[in-house]
Amino acid sequence: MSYAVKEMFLTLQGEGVQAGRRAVFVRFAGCNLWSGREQDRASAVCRFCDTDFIGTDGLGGGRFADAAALVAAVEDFWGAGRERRFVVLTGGEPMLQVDDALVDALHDAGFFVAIESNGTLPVHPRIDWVCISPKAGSETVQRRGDELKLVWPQPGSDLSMIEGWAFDHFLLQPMDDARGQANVDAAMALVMERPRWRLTLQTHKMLGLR
Ligand SMILES: C[S@@+](CC[C@H](N)C(=O)[O-])C[C@H]1O[C@@H](n2cnc3c(N)ncnc32)[C@H](O)[C@@H]1O
Ligand SMILES: Nc1nc2[nH]cc(C(=O)O)c2c(=O)[nH]1
Ligand code: SF4
Ligand SMILES: [Mg+2]
Repeated sequence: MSYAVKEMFLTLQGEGVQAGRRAVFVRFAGCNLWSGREQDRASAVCRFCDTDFIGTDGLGGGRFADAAALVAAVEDFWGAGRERRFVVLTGGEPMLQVDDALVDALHDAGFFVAIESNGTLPVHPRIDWVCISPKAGSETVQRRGDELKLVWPQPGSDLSMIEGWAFDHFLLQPMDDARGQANVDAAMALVMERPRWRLTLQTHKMLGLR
């Protein structure tokens, strides 16, 4: 299968339990919860997205003919050295494109493979680190994984139901929108009320990283 990738870059993982790790990000094009066009945002299932995932025109993006070609590009971004190779598959919605061939080829190249997914599609079973970020108004079918990262506030989220799912970590990420600090305050207040949850911040935005 070929893969449509919006952009690829070497950075630090900015979010969640793996924050601070050197990582190659692969941002797949396309999502099943929003077209990515501003004129469709108000009518989309997911309306707060902070990411441009349309097309393949970003830095390091393109159409990759097969898994070998995509993994070769990931290896180029990582550079020399095989220690602690870490790749994050994101998007858009990566599970629209991630398949056996890609996961196996990344493993063969020595990568620990993480994914950022909205959870509306089953995540590939051999991925090493599963981060699910449920969206109110969609059905989350992937109810187990390493971390659950809920963007907050998100009216319509059923916290008690989510707390019953099989994740090792439950994280609240303040929504990045015009409300700014009010969303951080709301997330902190919820953590104080429900200690199962912990706060995660988008540190790459503070640091000026991609
Ligand atoms: C752009 S999404 C791509 C992966 C996947 N489609 C998903 O939603 O999980 C990457 C992460 O950014 C989060 N995110 C998107 N927009 C955000 C915003 N405005 N503020 C905070 N987090 C946001 C998502 O919830 C997800 O955890
Ligand atoms: N540095 C950095 N960390 C991230 N963690 C999750 C991201 C994403 O967009 O999926 C992201 C991103 O876009 N950049
Ligand atoms: S599901 Fe993820 S990529 Fe899709 S619109 Fe929402 S935040 Fe953006
Ligand atoms: Mg991002």
